Parts: sequence; C-alpha cells; structure tokens
Amino acid sequence: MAPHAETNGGYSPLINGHHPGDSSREDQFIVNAPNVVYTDSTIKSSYIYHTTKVTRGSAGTLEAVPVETEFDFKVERKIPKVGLMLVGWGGNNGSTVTAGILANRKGLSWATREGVQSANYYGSVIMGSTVKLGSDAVTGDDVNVPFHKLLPMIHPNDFVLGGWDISGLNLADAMDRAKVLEPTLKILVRKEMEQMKPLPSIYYPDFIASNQGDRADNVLEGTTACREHLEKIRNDIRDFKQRNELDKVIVLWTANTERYADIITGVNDTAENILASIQNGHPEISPSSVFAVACILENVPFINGSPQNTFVPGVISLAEQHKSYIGGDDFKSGQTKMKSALVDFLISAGIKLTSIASYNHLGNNDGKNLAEHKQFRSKEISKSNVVDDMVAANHILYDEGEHPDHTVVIKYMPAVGDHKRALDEYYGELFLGGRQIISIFNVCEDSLLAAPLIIDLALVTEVMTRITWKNKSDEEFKNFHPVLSILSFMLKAPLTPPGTPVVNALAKQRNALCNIFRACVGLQPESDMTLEHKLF
Ligand SMILES: NC(=O)c1ccc[n+]([C@@H]2O[C@H](COP(=O)([O-])OP(=O)(O)OC[C@H]3O[C@@H](n4cnc5c(N)ncnc54)[C@H](O)[C@@H]3O)[C@@H](O)[C@H]2O)c1
Ligand SMILES: O=P([O-])([O-])O[C@@H]1[C@@H](O)[C@H](O)[C@@H](O)[C@H](O)[C@@H]1O
Repeated sequence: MAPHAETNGGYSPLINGHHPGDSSREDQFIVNAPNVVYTDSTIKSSYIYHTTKVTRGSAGTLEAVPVETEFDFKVERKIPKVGLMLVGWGGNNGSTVTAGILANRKGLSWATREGVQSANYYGSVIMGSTVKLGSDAVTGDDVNVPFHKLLPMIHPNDFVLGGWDISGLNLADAMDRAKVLEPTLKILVRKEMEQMKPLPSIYYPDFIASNQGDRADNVLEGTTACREHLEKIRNDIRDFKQRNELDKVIVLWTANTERYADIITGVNDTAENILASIQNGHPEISPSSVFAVACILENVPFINGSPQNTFVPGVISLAEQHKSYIGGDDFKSGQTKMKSALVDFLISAGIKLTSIASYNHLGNNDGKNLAEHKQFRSKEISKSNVVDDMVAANHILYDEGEHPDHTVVIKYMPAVGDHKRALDEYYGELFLGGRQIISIFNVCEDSLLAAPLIIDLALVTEVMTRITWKNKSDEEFKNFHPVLSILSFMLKAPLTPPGTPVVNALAKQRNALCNIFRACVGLQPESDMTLEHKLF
C-alpha cells in the first residue's frame, strides 16, 4: 500500500528517493498509515493520546479510568538556516562546542597518543543514540534508527555560530585557555576560530564571582540592567541574523553561573514589572535575565545552561505573553546525569536510598567561579533537587516528607583543570536490614560532556519551533507551551510550565522526548511489552 500523501495532487513523500530536506537515505523511514500524511512541506499526524485518570473512592480505594484524547500534530519539513548564539562563547564549553562542530563539518581526524581520532558527536543523545522504531516484519528483530532521524532536523554541522563574552579573546585563544582539546585537533581548526570574536557583553559584577573580574575586558558600559543593554542585545541578534541570512536564531546561555536573583514584588514578579525594572536600571535584574528578555522580545528561543534563576516569574510571564520559547536550567552533564539514572534504578528496584554524598573537584574557570559561595549555592540547588520526584513516587520506602540525606560539595582545584573528579557514595537499606554502599569515582571531562548537550538543546529547541498541535476538533494549530520542558533530559533542574510537575528520572525524560517525536509521525510509544515474544 503506497504511503499516504496529501489528497490534493497526491504528493509522494519521496522525491528522487529522498525526503525533501533530508540529506541521506540511510535509516530514513516513512510511516505508512491512514493517520499520517506527508506533503513536500509538512508531516501531519492524527494521534490518540492514552492516559489514565485516577480518582480516590470514599473508602480510599482508587479508580483508574483510561482516557483517550485525539490530537493532530504538524511538522514543517523545511530545514531552516539556523544561527546559534552562545552567551559565554569564549568559555570552556563555548570554545569546545565550536571546535567540535568545525571538526565534524570538515570531517577531521587527528593524531593522539592512542592513534588517529576522528570527529564525532558522542555524548549527544540526538546525534549519538538510537531509538527503537519497531520490529522487523520478517525476523521480528528490533529495528533501531538514529534519534536524529525521527523528525526532519537540522544537522549540527550547519549551525552558524556566534555569541557574546565579557572576555575578548578570539575563539582560538579561548580554546587554548580552556585546555580541553588535543593540540593536534586545535591546529586544524585554529585558523577559522581565530576569526571568531565574541561580541562585547553586559557585565554586572555582583552576579558572578569577584574572581572573574580579570577576564572582563570585552564589556558594555554600565554595571546594572538598562534599556541600552536590552536594545544592544536585541540589535546584536537582528544583525547576526541579517548578516548571515538566517531563517532563525537560537540563543543559549553557557556563561558563568550567576547568584540567584531575589524575587521582588514590583520588580521582577510580572512581565510588565521586569520590563520597567530594566528600563529603570534596577540592580536586581541579572545579565542572564536581560538576555532572556531580549530574546523573548525578538521571539528567539533562549535556553539557560546554568543553574541560576534566570527565569524569574516576570521572565516566564513575558515568554508566555510573547509565545516565545525558553528552557533550562543547568546542563546535566556528568555527576548529576549519573545520579538521575542511579537513583531511579535503586528506588524503582525497591532499595531504600538513605544517603547520597556527591563531592567533586575541578580546576576550570567554572570551578573558579563556583569557589564563591553565592555562585556555588546556585549549583548546589540544581544538583540537589534532582532526586525529589523519584523519592516522592515511592511511598512504600519513604513516608510523606521523608528524604535521603543528600550533600553536594564542589571544590576548586586548579591543577585538574577541566578533568573534574566526581566521587559519589550511595547508601541504602536492603532486605531484612541489609545495607548497600555504592561508591563511584568518575572523571568527567566537563566540557566534552557539556558541549554535546549544547548541541542537543539547540537541535530539540529548533525542531520544536516547527511543530504545532491542535485538538482534533479545533481549527487552528498552536505552539507548545513557551516553557520547553521537553528539554529536561539535558538539564539538571528542568524548567516546566508553571504548576506542572518536574520529572528528573532520566529514563522518563528520554522516553518523553522520543515519544513526543514519535507522536509527530503518528506512532504510539514503544511499550517494550514485546507481547509477540511472550504469548504462548
Ligand atoms: N560540564 C560542564 O561544563 C557544565 C555542566 C553544567 C553546567 N555548566 C555551566 O555552564 C556554564 C559554562 O561552563 P564553562 O565550563 O564553559 O565555564 P567557563 O567559565 O569556561 O565559561 C563561561 C564564559 O562566560 C563568560 N561570561 C561570564 N559572564 C558573562 C556575561 N554576562 N556575558 C557573556 N559572557 C559571560 C566568561 O568570560 C567565560 O568565558 C557555567 O555556568 C557552568 O556552571 C557547565
Ligand atoms: O553536571 P554535573 O557533573 O552533575 O555537575 C557539574 C558539577 O559537578 C561541576 O562542579 C560544575 O562545575 C559543572 O558546571 C557541572 O554542573
């Protein structure tokens, strides 16, 4: 049966054997079903969303009622030309992700002590992992496809890179300062990166560690928020888009961790108030919030890779008013990613975790900035809350309000540079009073773990700008909620639409991302029941 296509003109989804907008046929698939329609410009799917509503009876019994909701999804298939502007471009993560994209774009290989290394996107869930599409119709074996192939997505090699930094080093010198990459790789990308110079940025010393002052030589005048700063950043974005002939821009914060901003009624609690506070130069408006507001006013997605509360209530309200995407907080790169998987495994296996000790030391500039208490506190919060949902989900092991002991320690040890040492101990109760002690020593190459997350955050954010939905009975397609909680797999402290639950369990986060993409091509979630292999 031929793949379903739009009845007007009977477009074939395959043009010369290729999907429009896709560069290769490998792992390319189409869904051949009455609820999925391909045209040159869109994929439209009708999707039945299955949930279960539970009500509590008077005697405390629970009643579970299956619910089916019919949605339509539409994906624009045209792959746009996308600019990725990094705030903190000259940092370890910014310079590393830039070199990585150049290395992949050029197909580079370089000599290392262990032999020849070729560019790759390992550590990126979108570029480096697969998802089960279904089962082979003949053999019954799983058929797995690259995550990147689930929907028409931009290739990271095609990002046009730019950004800002309070440090004026060009990206080649910044790459040297970062001490992350092999000299044999750096020399292959140096010439191009020398031409990359961060735009001057806003610098409000009170928000980052005082030890960052010595690199702040590329800053705009003024040390508190003001209209001029807001307009300059907006103009930078427009100029970057126009000069590079871009279809869209995404801005991502990978600058230093800021201290938390106080939430002050009349200052940053509403959209109107935060706009007024910026105009009036209120000292409690952080650089990251000014960047977020600038992006919202330009309808450019803004993603926060750091732990501070950039998204104060006024920023979230403004994003909702402008229907402009925001997401955050804090890349989930190493120690916490491990934690969000291990805690999920232990608790869902019925083991009662009673204490988690997470220590790490590192010697990069991020660690230097975190050496001051206010900046560390931002990180301590994002690293500590990651177990809350998994604990709350198990009332057999934990009484209401009961929680494992949990401590987070970060020490700055310059000698180890970017090669962060993470030491964790997980302590728990077993059957009949037994005890379990899991001790982990994990050397995280911090920037080599975070850089692929920058790519994933940008890829998922970009495709979300091309996905719309409607209830079956509605006329108009709509965007998702401006707070992109779908990004949670890449983030320690996922920002969710106000009043909605936070999910930190890593497997649930990945399943949500995969299954929303599957729904966009009319496929139900992969249940892993494999009944076909279990029924007698
Ligand atoms: N594994 C990881 O590396 C990891 C994981 C999670 C979160 N993070 C967060 O990502 C951020 C960047 O990490 P990094 O290792 O690249 O740090 P880094 O210190 O090397 O880079 C930060 C860059 O931001 C610049 N900067 C500071 N304030 C700025 C401003 N107002 N405007 C523009 N630029 C500004 C600094 O000059 C620096 O170049 C940090 O907040 C860190 O906590 C990193
Ligand atoms: O992602 P993760 O490895 O749990 O957490 C990391 C911390 O352990 C590290 O101290 C900090 O410098 C990084 O920014 C990152 O936040």
